[in-house]
Parts: sequence; C-alpha cells; structure tokens
Amino acid sequence: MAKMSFTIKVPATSANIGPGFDVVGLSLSLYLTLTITLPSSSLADVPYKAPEITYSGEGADDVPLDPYKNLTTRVALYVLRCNDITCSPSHIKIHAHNEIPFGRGLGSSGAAVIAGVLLGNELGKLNLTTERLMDFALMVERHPDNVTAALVGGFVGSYLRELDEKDTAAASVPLSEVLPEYPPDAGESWGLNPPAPPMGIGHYVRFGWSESIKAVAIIPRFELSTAKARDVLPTQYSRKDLVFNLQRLAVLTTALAQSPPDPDLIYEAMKDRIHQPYRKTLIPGLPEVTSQILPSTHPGLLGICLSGAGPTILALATHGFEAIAEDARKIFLTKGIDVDWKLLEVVGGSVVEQQ
Ligand SMILES: Nc1ncnc2c1ncn2[C@@H]1O[C@H](COP(=O)(O)OP(=O)(O)O)[C@@H](O)[C@H]1O
Ligand SMILES: N[C@@H](CCOP(=O)(O)O)C(=O)O
Repeated sequence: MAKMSFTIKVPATSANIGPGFDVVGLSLSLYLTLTITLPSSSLADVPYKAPEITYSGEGADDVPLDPYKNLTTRVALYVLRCNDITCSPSHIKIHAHNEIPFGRGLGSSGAAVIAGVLLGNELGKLNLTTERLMDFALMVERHPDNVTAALVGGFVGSYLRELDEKDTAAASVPLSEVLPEYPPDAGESWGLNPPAPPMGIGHYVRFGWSESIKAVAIIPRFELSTAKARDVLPTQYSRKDLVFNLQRLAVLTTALAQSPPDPDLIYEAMKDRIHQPYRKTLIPGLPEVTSQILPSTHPGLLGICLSGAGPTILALATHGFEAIAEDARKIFLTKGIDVDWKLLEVVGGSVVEQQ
C-alpha cells in the first residue's frame, strides 16, 4: 500500500519576557516535530483503526500514546469534529519528536496544542486561516502569548477581543467539553460535536527583533505546571504595579528591535511586578538570579526574567552567554537546584511540509 506523509514543525516559546504577562511571546529554536504517514489508497473495506502514535525525545516516558488521551491528537480531533468530521482518517501513523522540555516555561503545551490544530487542519483538508487556527488553539490554551508565537513566530504581542455575552459563554465552556473523553463505549454514539470557538478571538502584531540578540534558557531540573504557577497569582493588582509593568512593556517592545540594543534600557524594561514576585515561592533562586546577574557584571547581558510560568530563566544577551548561564547555575546550586542551559535563536513560526 503506497504511503503519503507530511511533517508539522512547531517551535518552543518563551512568554511574558518580564512585564508582558499573558501578552507577549517569543518563538525559540527548539521544536516539536510530527511526522504523519497516511495510506494513499482507500481503506473502505477495512475496519477503522485509530492513529498509532510513537514518540521520542523530551517527555517520551510520560506522554500518553493513546490518541484519545494525547493532547495533540485530542486537539486535532476537536478541530475535526467542530468541522463535522467524526474521526481521524483510518490507519494513520504519527511520530512525534520533541525537543521542548515539559513544564519548564518553554511552551511545551502551547506547541502541542498548535501541532494538534495544524494536524486537524491537514487531516480534514480544512484550509483554515491563521485567525481560525488561533481560535481553536485559544479554546484549549486560553492565554494567547505562547500559542500565537508558536504559530506565527518571532516576537509577538496579542490580545483577546472583548466578546459579547453569547461568545463569552461559548469561549468559557470547560476544557472537558472542548476535549471530551473519547471514544464512547462500544455501541454508544459519539454524541454532539464539541462547542466550536467564536470567530476572531485573538489578534496579534509582530514586533521587530534585533538579530544580535540571542536567548539563554537556564532550565532548572524540575517541572512546574503552568496551572500551579497561575494559581499563586492574585486576582487584583494595585495601580502602581500595573503602571510599573505597562511603562516597561511599552519601552521593551521597541527596545528589543533597536540596533545596537541598549542594556540600560532593556534590563529595567524586563522587570515585572505582576507575576514573578508571586512565583518566587515556587522557584527557589528566582529573585537572586534576576537581581544578581546584571549588565554591569555580565557584559553582553541585556535583561533577565522568568520564561513563561517558569521555572526556566530567560536571559537576553548579545554575547557573554556562558558566563551568564554558569553564574545562574551557581546561584541555583546554592538552593540545591541543578540546571541545564541552552543558547537559542529567535525563529519563525510553525511549518507544515508535504514529503
Ligand atoms: N508534545 C506533547 N505531547 C503531548 N502532551 C504534551 C506535549 N507537550 C506538553 N504536553 C502536556 O503539557 C504539559 C505541560 O504543560 P504546562 O504545564 O503548560 O508547561 P509548559 O510550560 O511546558 O507549557 C505536559 O505535562 C503534558 O501533559
Ligand atoms: N502567560 C503565561 C505563560 C505560560 O507559559 P508556559 O510556557 O509556562 O506554559 C503565564 O505566565 O502563566
């Protein structure tokens, strides 16, 4: 039987970049790559067979290989079912190779969600626009910073449109309804389609990025789920703290595009009072690393912050990468935490390629 295949390659992301909590994201050079093989001839006479998943790389020991439990294939099925396609094509094989560590603040779940949306779009031959792909991703991920950067690439800012009452209700359905448990028990029907997203939920703009700036990801060897790191955040903030972040974010989005980048401007512009102060209880060493590694002590450093919900630290720098990472390692070691570090580039967004 002749086979056809295609690949879906989705980058890692670092969200927030200090003051831009739930607003800005950066796509980085670590990838989740799916290779999908499907039979080219009809299998009308053969019983249906659900996708067969194999997996290598980060998370390989933990990730569910059951297509009704795996995040990526569940999201693909959500996209298909919202478009009146009841299941994936029969007899497909999906190999996932993942370089993005789980639960470290480098957007592994955002990448899995975008991979799933793109997979559903390809399998269903749906030709969805970028805007509609985003709608589906936002029904699962709910904050736009990682998924936008993972889909479109680069340094991006995004907001969620104010929805009317009906669309607010549609966009607020629990995740268990968006990604219900499948398949039904033998003999039972698949039920109604899951709730489709409202149209045009997310909007974004890509900022400039100075090519001289690289990202040092200092990755502690422990996982922190984004849900847990969101649970420690307050629901209300003082005007002083909001203005502190807004002032810095306004400067940061342009300062990172300037050549040469100005460390005096950027270091201060990457400070935050909305999420990092609350997350330090979950990440021993966070305040020390972000306050002791400075442009004056580490030439080349531009700014330093928590990556996404953590625990990874993101240092933006033009040179001196190793000294920054090794000194961060020393500080984390005083708290009993070992780290790995990677020098990453800012890259383009997701790519689907027919083989
Ligand atoms: N490639 C993947 N395939 C399936 N599930 C994934 C994949 N990547 C991440 N996940 C799921 O997302 C979880 C991590 O999400 P989250 O807590 O938001 O952290 P992160 O900062 O890495 O996005 C993992 O524990 C796993 O359940
Ligand atoms: N804005 C979110 C970003 C979460 O990113 P992740 O990579 O940790 O999933 C937050 O800060 O909670």
